[in-house]
Amino acid sequence: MDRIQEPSSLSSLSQNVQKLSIDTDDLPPRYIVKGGSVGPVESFPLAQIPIVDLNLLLSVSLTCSGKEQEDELEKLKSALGEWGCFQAIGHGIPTSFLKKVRVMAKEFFALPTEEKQKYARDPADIEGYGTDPILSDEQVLDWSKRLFLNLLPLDSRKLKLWPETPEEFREVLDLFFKEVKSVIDLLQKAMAKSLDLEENCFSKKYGDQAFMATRFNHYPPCSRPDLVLGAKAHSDGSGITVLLQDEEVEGLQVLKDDQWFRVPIVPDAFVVNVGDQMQIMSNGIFKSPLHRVTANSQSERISVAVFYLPDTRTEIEPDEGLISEERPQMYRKLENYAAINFECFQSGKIALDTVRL
Ligand SMILES: O=C(O)CCC(=O)C(=O)O
Ligand SMILES: [Fe+2]
Repeated sequence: MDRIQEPSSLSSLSQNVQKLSIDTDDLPPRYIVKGGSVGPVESFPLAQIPIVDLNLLLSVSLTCSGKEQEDELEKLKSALGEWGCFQAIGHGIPTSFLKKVRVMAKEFFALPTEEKQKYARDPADIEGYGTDPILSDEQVLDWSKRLFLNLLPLDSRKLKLWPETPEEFREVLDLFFKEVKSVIDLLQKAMAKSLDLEENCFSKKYGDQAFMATRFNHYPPCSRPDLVLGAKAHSDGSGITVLLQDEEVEGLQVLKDDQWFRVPIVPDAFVVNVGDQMQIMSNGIFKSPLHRVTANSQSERISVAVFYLPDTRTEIEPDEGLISEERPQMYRKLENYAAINFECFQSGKIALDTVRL
């Protein structure tokens, strides 16, 4: 990912923030959300996000008829157009392995701070353990710590930031990466098929050096969950995001029709969401949803997000098969959306709006 130019005075601030205890009763003002209370978490309705069975998406077999496949592709298409996300089941990754990933993440975040600091994010970089980069004095901080690691291209991996404790971390992460990559490959094809496009039309747009990264999120309990957010409202700048939610503690919310909805926990499902770059490539048919994470007064929460992005040197644009008189081209051709997104974040603009025609 791109280097981040964090002003030097702010880099010391981010170091200080890493040292703050963020589970005390006196809430540091930097974490309090603007515009008042988030509201009681239970007051938000549950999202009826479609559950899509990946087994049914591509292969017609003895157990899956052509009609079932068509219906599942239609469900995928409408989920991505209406919600911008869905719950993916039937991915074939064993429950025991997903448990291992979650336990390993929990064990890492439970390590003493000095141990975790061995993998600390360099102030000028996004990778590593700590807070998100702090870019201005006005930035409201998220009630979370995260470990961000590059996965692809292979030579972008900084192994010195890959934890050595728990002992199996590196090996399990590498296996998890391979599993999630296969899920993403399948999803790219299914998304294209659901729009009557050639199966590889999206995957081709990612170029030879597609970028993949993971973000382990840890949200400690907070005594005032009504005043903070675990992750403030954002859309992902990725092409596609695959998220392994905590298996017990809810927190993710998604915005639809100006209303926040709680994303339910579906055992073993991945929450898959469209990122901004897929919204562009699909000419706005698939929506990159705004989402956020609320805090919890009782329990910590863990999630593991995997982001898949086009090569920064590859130009992306809406697929020509999705441009018509009724649906004119909505976004311009561009490259390195990550850089555009980052600049917009700094100046308070919405990146997708700046590339709209
Ligand atoms: O923790 C979650 O459920 C969502 C995390 C997220 O949105 C992200 O890492 O981009
Ligand atoms: Fe996100």
